[in-house]
Parts: sequence; C-alpha cells; structure tokens
Amino acid sequence: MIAIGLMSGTSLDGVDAAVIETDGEVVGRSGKTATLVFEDGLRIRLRRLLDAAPGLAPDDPEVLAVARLIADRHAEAVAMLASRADIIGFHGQTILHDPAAGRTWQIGDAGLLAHKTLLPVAFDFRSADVAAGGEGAPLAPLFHAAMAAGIAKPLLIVNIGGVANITYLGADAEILACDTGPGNGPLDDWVRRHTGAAFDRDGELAASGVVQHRRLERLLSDGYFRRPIPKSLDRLHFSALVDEATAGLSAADGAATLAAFTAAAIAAAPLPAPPLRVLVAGGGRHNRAIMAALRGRFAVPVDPVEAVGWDGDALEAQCFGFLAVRVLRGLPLSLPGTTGVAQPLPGGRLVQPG
Ligand SMILES: Nc1ncnc2c1ncn2[C@@H]1O[C@H](COP(=O)(O)OP(=O)(O)OP(=O)(O)O)[C@@H](O)[C@H]1O
Ligand SMILES: CC(=O)N[C@H]1[C@@H]2OC[C@@H](O2)[C@@H](O)[C@@H]1O[C@H](C)C(=O)O
Repeated sequence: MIAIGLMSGTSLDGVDAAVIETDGEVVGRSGKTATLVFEDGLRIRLRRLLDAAPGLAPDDPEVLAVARLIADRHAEAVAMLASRADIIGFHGQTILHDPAAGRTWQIGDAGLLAHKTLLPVAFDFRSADVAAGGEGAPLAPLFHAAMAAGIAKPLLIVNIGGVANITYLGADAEILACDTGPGNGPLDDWVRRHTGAAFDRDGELAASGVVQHRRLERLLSDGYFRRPIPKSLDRLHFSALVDEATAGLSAADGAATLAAFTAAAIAAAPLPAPPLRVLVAGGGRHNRAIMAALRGRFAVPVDPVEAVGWDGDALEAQCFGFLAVRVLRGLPLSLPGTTGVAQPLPGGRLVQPG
C-alpha cells in the first residue's frame, strides 16, 4: 500500500509528512516528504492547551476549535505531497500524556481530515495501549525494527525530538524501548527565553558554554532515571526541575548544561548489551553539542541515521504511515518490551471519508 504518515511532535513546530510504501511489515520505497510550519498563533494556542490539558474536558470549545485547525493544517501538508495514497496515518498533537493515570491525549479532527483528503485516516494510536496498562509510547520501535532489517545488531536507534526516545534491537530479535528523558524541549524553552530564537541552531550556543556538572547531577537525580524500561514521558515532566537547576546560569552555560543533560539521559537508559552502533534521528542530531556529548558517552560509533540511508527528519512521519497500515490490518502496534503491555497489542482507530 501507499501510506501517508503525518506527525506533529512535542516541539510544536509543525507537521512532518511522508509517503511510504509498505504492507505494515516490510518497508518498501519511501516517497516524497514535506514540512508545514505551524503559524505562531496556532503554536501559542497549542502551548496553552498543553499547560491546561489536565483540567480540560474532551468537548472543551477551544480543544475542538484547535482540533479542527490541526486537521486543516494536516490536510495542507497532505496536499503539499501531491501523491497518490491508500491511507493516512494521523498522529495528532499530544497535549497530555499520563499513562499512570490512564490518560494519553492526541488532538486533531480525524473525520475532518478524511473528509478533506477523501482518504481513510488511521488515528488515536496510543489509547488502546494505555487502556491495557501500557505506556502508550514510544510507538516507533516496530517501525525501527522493520527499517533496520538488514543492519547488524545489537543496534540502538535514538530519536531526539522535544522528548528523546530509544529503540534497542537485540541480536536475538529482542525489541526494547523507552523515552529516555528530555530531547530538545528544555533547550528550546531556555533559548527562547534567553535569546528569543526558537532553538539553538546547530548547537552553537550550547557549544560556546561550559557544562555545569553539579547542576547536571541535580538534573540527573530525577526519579524518572531510576525507573526500569519501558517508560514514557510527558513533554512538561522536567520543567520545574530544569527551572530550579539552571537558575542564574548564563545563556551559554545553561544551554551547554541542558545539551549535556539530553545526552546523559540517553546514555543512562539500561541496555541488556552494548550496541554495535548508535543511529540518531530527530532534530537533535543537528545539535553538535548534543552529538559531541553522545559520542563522549558511547564507546561505539554515533551517527545520524543518514549514515544508513534513512531520512532523520521524516522518520517519525514515515512511522505513522507504516502504523496506519498495521491499524488497517489489525497488527500489533506495541509489545511488552516497548510499552510494557502484557502481550503484543493492536490499536488505533479508522475513519472513512464521507
Ligand atoms: N539545525 C538545527 N540545529 C539544532 N537543533 C535543531 C536544528 N533543527 C532542528 N533542531 C531541533 O529539533 C527540534 C525539532 O525536532 P523534531 O522535529 O525531531 O521534534 P518533534 O518531532 O517535534 O518532537 P518529538 O519527537 O518529541 O515528538 C527543534 O525544536 C530544535 O530544537
Ligand atoms: C505521548 C507522545 O506523543 N510521545 C511522543 C513524544 O515524542 C518523542 C517521544 O515523546 C515518543 O514517546 C513519542 O513519539 C514517538 C513518535 C513514538 O511514539 O515513538
């Protein structure tokens, strides 16, 4: 099938869209990709919803209005691809993720998107997993495993988005995964506050600062790092701790310390055996301070996923195209080793156009 995958990640920067050929098990050719940047107004409304989400009702008028806007933007991203397709995988925008309380919430009007694109839309990928006692995230591991079919194992795949997550592919076909901790989220917030920029381009500010090791130790004392895997995170989990641990630092030293925090948290995830190599996807692979810190913490090569011919900006979007086909076929989206569910579990919902 030809699937279009759509992902709007925790960075709230916009929609990544990608075309992928797959039967939900094997990944064939990858097609066009596109990125649609959210306008500031939408980003501000999303940020407000993110902060208010725990107290919001599903039919809150602002939630419904933003969900329609999100569907509009995703329909525009689909139009940018100008591609034939059989199905769309629509992740939606996570505004709340609290699996311990049985909640994960991705907003986006899937019916409206199906209506606008005239295609079946798979959506709500995480709820079934959380309802069954799983973490509901990360969901990329089965896609990573399919992509890495021909690559030597053990292999570690790292995604550094707003939150960072890993997939460990063992030599014996074992698949383990978790969110490791912060990705670019805290660094983005820091840079916005101190320089007005949306993010630290190429990690220049972080690379010009000095890591404050006592502050870093304080950040790494968060109880999340003592939890066994699988485990997953809300985008705002570290906000209060980061504010406290970085108070009074210069812009450059704060950025350096937060970049080091991201890398240290990734390296802190307990793995059954050292990987042969580490492949990095997501916007964080462009940050040279994060990449240098990662290389310092792993004794094996650490490369952007482009080293094996993948597209590190499109990988998550491609993932939701792949998962859409799995939803259609009723195949599992998660495993005991990836989200902690008791057995491999299908999920997602489908809406038809018209
Ligand atoms: N050239 C660059 N230099 C440094 N950092 C960059 C660069 N380009 C992107 N980034 C970082 O990557 C972030 C976006 O990454 P990405 O698109 O992978 O995240 P996301 O998909 O929104 O998040 P998640 O994977 O958590 O859902 C930006 O917010 C920025 O911090
Ligand atoms: C709840 C939620 O939206 N989680 C996202 C987020 O962004 C990165 C990390 O946190 C990961 O757990 C997940 O996304 C990817 C695509 C995943 O499910 O694999």
